[in-house]
Amino acid sequence: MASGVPVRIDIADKHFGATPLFEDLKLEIPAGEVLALIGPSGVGKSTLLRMVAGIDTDFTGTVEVDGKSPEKAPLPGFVFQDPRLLPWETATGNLRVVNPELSVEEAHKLLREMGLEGYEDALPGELSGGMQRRVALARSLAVAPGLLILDEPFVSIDRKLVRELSALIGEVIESYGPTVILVSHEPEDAARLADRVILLDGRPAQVAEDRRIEAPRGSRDDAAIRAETARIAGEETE
Ligand SMILES: Nc1ncnc2c1ncn2[C@@H]1O[C@H](COP(=O)(O)OP(=O)(O)OP(=O)(O)O)[C@@H](O)[C@H]1O
Repeated sequence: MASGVPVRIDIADKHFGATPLFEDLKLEIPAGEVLALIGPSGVGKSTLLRMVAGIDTDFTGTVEVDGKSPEKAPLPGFVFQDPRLLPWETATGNLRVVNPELSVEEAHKLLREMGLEGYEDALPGELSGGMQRRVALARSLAVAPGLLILDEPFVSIDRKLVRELSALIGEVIESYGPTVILVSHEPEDAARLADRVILLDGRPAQVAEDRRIEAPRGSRDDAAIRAETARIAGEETE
């Protein structure tokens, strides 16, 4: 697995029709940082993720992932709001679709790390919702990403499963060390996982807040997470 790569965002102009989404937006994300991107609905968080992933190239300015434009950089790992697995491929097959060079053994190892031993040959329809999300997480790691993009990976699942998946993502971050951009509407996710929180606000969107979370990622106790959750929730509603 590649270790984290730096990301540099310098967007001169991004708009949809007459709506200016970003003008002169600059962000630097150092290698290995876990950045939580927060902000009101519609501010442009998902659009920014798509621009960083090279899916949306319709803008002026530059985005660099490890010094290259996103289209030329190695594929990032991307976890979407829903698992988006191919229903006709097994769990193993879904991993190998995004990286055909991944061996069956390597795919099985990733699935095992996500707690899916024994389900390697299961089709998505035979797996629970939580298991499908774990396959999607394994799939994001199948490209050995230097950059992992998480776009509301915990949306519309119950809180217990959120805890479980969030802990799993925390372990993935610790053991693989990718640079991470996380978008989540749950302040607690950022409070648990992130090193830094950026609040986007306004139209065009500006960086309204940019700060580090003081307690180091690995050593936050429940009280620190609760305090940080409250702080982030306050920033989001200001
Ligand atoms: N393909 C598109 N064509 C036109 N407008 C779009 C397109 N994609 C997004 N938009 C608009 O751009 C704005 C930003 O959308 P985006 O999904 O990036 O916001 P967001 O911050 O991720 O919102 P949410 O938190 O609700 O997911 C919204 O007003 C949305 O309607």
